[in-house]
Amino acid sequence: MERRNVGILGATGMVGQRFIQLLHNHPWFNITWLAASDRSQGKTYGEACKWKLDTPLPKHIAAMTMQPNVPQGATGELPHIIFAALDSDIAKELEPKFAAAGCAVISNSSAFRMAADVPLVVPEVNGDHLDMIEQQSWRKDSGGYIVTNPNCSAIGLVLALKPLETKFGIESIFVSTMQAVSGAGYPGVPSLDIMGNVIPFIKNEEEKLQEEVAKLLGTLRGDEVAMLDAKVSAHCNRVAVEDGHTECVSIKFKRKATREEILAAWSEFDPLHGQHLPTAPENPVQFEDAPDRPQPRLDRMRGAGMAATVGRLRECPLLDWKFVVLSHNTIRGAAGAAVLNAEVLARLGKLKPVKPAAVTA
Ligand SMILES: NC(=O)C1=CN([C@@H]2O[C@H](COP(=O)(O)OP(=O)(O)OC[C@H]3O[C@@H](n4cnc5c(N)ncnc54)[C@H](OP(=O)(O)O)[C@@H]3O)[C@@H](O)[C@H]2O)C=CC1
Ligand SMILES: N[C@@H](CC(=O)OP(=O)(O)O)C(=O)O
Repeated sequence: MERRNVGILGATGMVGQRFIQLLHNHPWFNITWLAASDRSQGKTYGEACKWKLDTPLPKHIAAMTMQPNVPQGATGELPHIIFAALDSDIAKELEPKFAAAGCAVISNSSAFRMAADVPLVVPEVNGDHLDMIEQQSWRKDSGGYIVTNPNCSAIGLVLALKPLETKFGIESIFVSTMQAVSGAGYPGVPSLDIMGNVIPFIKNEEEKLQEEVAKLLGTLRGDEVAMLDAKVSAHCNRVAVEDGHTECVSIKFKRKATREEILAAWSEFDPLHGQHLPTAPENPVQFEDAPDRPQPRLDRMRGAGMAATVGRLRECPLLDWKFVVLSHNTIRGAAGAAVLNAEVLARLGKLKPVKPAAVTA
């Protein structure tokens, strides 16, 4: 695969840092452009960012100069591919400017997830929805477009649900989340609010989880996504965990399912097999049989942080079956999800490679 230059918008935040961690040694992508707020512009990345990850900040990245957060005025050439990790209000303003300038904007933000012509994609679940970029006016005018990945809790949930929806059909879903503090960005939730505590409210989270699941498990018919016709009810809670969102799920199927059939549906689920995408995990849904798993500390790094772990499958006296799913919120739930979307777009020929002369080793 030819290499491609990429930029990161919102590079200093929790998700931006994960982008750097996942991309700096990526076999297909070179980081050539970084931007965040006006406060960061002109500083080196090392000065602008409070690096919070447990791998060292790469030296050549620390030395890069933070660019203006607009497509014009950059000191180097603006890359064609922009990974965006901005708050939704800011994304609403900035992402269209980059798409209009001809960039492929691979976004984490909720700003455009539910827009009728914007794909909301988890490649293992609904990669075919990427075709929707062809409807976007930016694509027609400049070649640019916006592709989004879902909310971090929605991603783990739909990975577990997709093989079950395919085999048994889903009638209703009840989900209660326990979401890590890194999900609130940095500095995020004050320590005195969260230490030894549970906060049973995350603004707009339940609404996002409910509507995004319906779009992700929906069917692309012509230009439109027909939403999944199932009832979804979500409770979202913030807990004192650093990374990894845990979700307790109860589910009612349209057709009867046995425990063995559910386990087989999860273990056989590997829709990206054979595509050789660097960030795709070998088994995106991994069942853990121990009665007290999955747990964030023990299971969030499965598949290099890209696999969802399911466990505690048992019959539900209210609906049909219940289980627990866990996924890494800033890797599978954010930066890793976006990188995987970009890898699929590269395979589809929807990302421009750099000219050979511009390739750096
Ligand atoms: N954390 C998570 O688990 C997940 C987060 N997301 C989404 O990803 C996005 C980023 O989240 P997260 O990294 O946690 O947030 P952070 O608060 O940690 O980071 C925000 C980033 O946005 C930049 N920024 C702030 N204001 C502006 C501005 N006016 N113009 C340009 N850049 C600006 C900040 O730069 P500066 O340092 O200069 O202030 C920083 O780089 C959000 O939409 C979030 O909902 C999605 C999935 C999971
Ligand atoms: N709100 C999530 C983070 C997230 O993914 O949000 P959004 O849907 O805005 O990307 C959390 O706090 O854990």
